[in-house]
Amino acid sequence: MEGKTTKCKSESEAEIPSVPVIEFNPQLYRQRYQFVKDLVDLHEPKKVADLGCGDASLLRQLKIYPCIQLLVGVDIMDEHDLRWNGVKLQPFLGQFLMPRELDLTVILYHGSVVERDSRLLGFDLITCIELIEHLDPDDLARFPEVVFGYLSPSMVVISTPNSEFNPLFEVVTVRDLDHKFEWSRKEFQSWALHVAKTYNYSVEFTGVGKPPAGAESVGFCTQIGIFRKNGGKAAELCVSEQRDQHVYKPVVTISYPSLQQEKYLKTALVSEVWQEVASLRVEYLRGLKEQEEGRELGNQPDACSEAPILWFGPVFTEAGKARIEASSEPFSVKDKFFVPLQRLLAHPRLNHLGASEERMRSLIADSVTLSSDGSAVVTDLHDPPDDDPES
Ligand SMILES: C[S@@+](CC[C@H](N)C(=O)[O-])C[C@H]1O[C@@H](n2cnc3c(N)ncnc32)[C@H](O)[C@@H]1O
Ligand SMILES: [Mg+2]
Repeated sequence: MEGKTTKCKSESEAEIPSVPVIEFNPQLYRQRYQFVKDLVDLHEPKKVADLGCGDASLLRQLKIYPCIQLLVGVDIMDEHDLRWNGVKLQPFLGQFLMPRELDLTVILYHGSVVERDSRLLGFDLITCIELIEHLDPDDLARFPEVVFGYLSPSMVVISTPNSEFNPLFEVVTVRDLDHKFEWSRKEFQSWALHVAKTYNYSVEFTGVGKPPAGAESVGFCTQIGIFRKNGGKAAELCVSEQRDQHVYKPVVTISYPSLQQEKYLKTALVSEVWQEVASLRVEYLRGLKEQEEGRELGNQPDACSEAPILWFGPVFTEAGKARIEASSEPFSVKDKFFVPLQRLLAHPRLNHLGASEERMRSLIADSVTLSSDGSAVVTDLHDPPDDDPES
């Protein structure tokens, strides 16, 4: 994490002395993103907005967090470029095959962070990474009232360059030509403390990009303020007119596949059911074979054995049938293999999908064969059907 001074090779090393450059490992922008990700890990926010989201790199890293259900980016850049950045936010193929547990909507808005838009009310976390130094004095003056006063999220993270670090860079006076200012720690902290006091937040200062050994007094290369709303909760929509203040233009809206959506839950359930039935069938046939071999050798199976093999075929009666159906272990009747839904639901991967027996039955009913009372999946004991992935 620490900045390192290294010698930069010049084109003709013999004539021009090499110059020291600061290198960060990981790179500074990665450290800033990591800082936000650590906060997300810790606080598990549901609604997160990144103001001045740029190329959406941070959003792309945040979209994998299971706790986040609404992820919003806002930027004033060229609208076409912003729309294009949305491509990086599309779900991967794997996210359709193994959907998230909770819904996630990702939205990119085109607009300025100093405009009020009610769709950003009630957020748990708002990040402003390397944004404020790009605001001109008028916009900087409006920014706290919009973000802290109006949007009033539970937490705000603001990062900005620490100008005290700049002398460690070769030639740098400002780090980016678009920067309207770069603040010392004292300047940032007095601005932040004033904002926090005005809007009833507390603020804690830290940073990323440690200075190299010997230069510790300049502080972090990127300074960061973490603002927490006193009283905790994000602003509720209490004034009805606030709801309709839609100023930003949505340019990208993506809904992620999740197990909260019936079609994905159904696909996941059916696929897990097929896999589990297939593996139980193999296990069952192996058990039968061992029992048969034991009989041939005159050995009876050990009554105390824990093997969950039920072999009711030859001794099948009505009472036996009732007992079998009450059992949660797989069983066979003639050449049919039955796996009770209860048994399937006991499997960790199916259990994890969180469906009740009733829901599972209705979701899988048109993809598998169920027993007449609907309590078990039925398949051929010896010859799985063609659409069985095992066949
Ligand atoms: C240095 S970039 C930071 C991008 C991103 N946060 C990151 O850390 O990678 C600053 C971004 O703020 C955006 N920006 C500047 N003024 C803005 C405003 N008034 N409203 C929204 N976005 C703004 C710029 O378009 C740019 O994408
Ligand atoms: Mg900047």
